[in-house]
Amino acid sequence: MTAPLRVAVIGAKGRIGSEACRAVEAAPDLELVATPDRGDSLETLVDGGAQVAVDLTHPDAVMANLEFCIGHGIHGVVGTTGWTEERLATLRGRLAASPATGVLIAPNFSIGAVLTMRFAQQAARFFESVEVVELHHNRKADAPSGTATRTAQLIAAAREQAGLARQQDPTTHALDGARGADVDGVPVHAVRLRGLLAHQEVLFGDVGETLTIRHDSLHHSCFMPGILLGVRRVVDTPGLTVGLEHFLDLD
Ligand SMILES: NC(=O)C1=CN([C@@H]2O[C@H](COP(=O)(O)OP(=O)(O)OC[C@H]3O[C@@H](n4cnc5c(N)ncnc54)[C@H](OP(=O)(O)O)[C@@H]3O)[C@@H](O)[C@H]2O)C=CC1
Ligand SMILES: O=C(O)C1=N[C@H](C(=O)O)C[C@H](O)C1
Repeated sequence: MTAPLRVAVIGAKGRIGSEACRAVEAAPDLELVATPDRGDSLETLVDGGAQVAVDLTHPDAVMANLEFCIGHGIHGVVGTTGWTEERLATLRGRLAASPATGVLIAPNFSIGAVLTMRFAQQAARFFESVEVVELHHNRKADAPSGTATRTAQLIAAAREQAGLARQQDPTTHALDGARGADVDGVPVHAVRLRGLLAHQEVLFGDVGETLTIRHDSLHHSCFMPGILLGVRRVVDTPGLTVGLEHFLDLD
């Protein structure tokens, strides 16, 4: 019988981290060996012989956590947000020095959100106008969400690939922020509301019609199958992978 894969969850006391600990513990092929949270030493990963670390912490913490993991040859499955091109380049540089190590960064682990991004990419070239609205609980650290940023980037890339010009915005009078954040030419609006969890609408418009793609995460459990898939696959996927879709057969 194959030995269980030894997994650590960093940010284990958090909203998603605590759920991820339960999911790892419930999986017969995985063993939860370390559960550090803020202030705890990451040496517990080494002591526990962790092979994979799931990071569900904070944009301010994730780079140092990954630096530690990659330095110790521990694969990473990252749900934490805050990724920029600069950060990704730094990470690629770190991974180049540890070529057997894999890191998956998944802006969203839920299948519905992954499909939303895919459908938005497909629709992008058929509509003149597009805007993204993301809605989250009021404890969320960052805005816009990692998912909304990634969605807008994918839409912009699909439009560019189809030879479409950036959409025009004739607004000349607006309060700061009224038109949202500009992500590669796509306006992204962020709502923070007690009672919500994680939701997103992608709105497309053209002559006489609109198309809305909406996804709702109703419970943290929706992220768990994606996290576990990432844990099982990352050990055989050296280098940097961005997006859970690379571990799913969507075509
Ligand atoms: N990709 C995806 O599908 C998903 C991604 N996320 C992302 O995951 C991240 C966490 O979200 P959420 O669980 O809601 O946030 P929480 O604030 O509930 O949890 C984060 C946890 O990490 C702890 N923490 C902070 N810094 C460190 C550190 N250096 N080392 C270890 N632990 C640390 C926090 O401690 P303290 O409270 O003391 O700060 C807290 O317990 C966010 O970036 C969020 O956007 C969330 C859901 C799904
Ligand atoms: O903080 C959250 O809750 C979530 N964060 C991720 C993001 O920023 O996209 C994923 C999901 O939206 C939940």
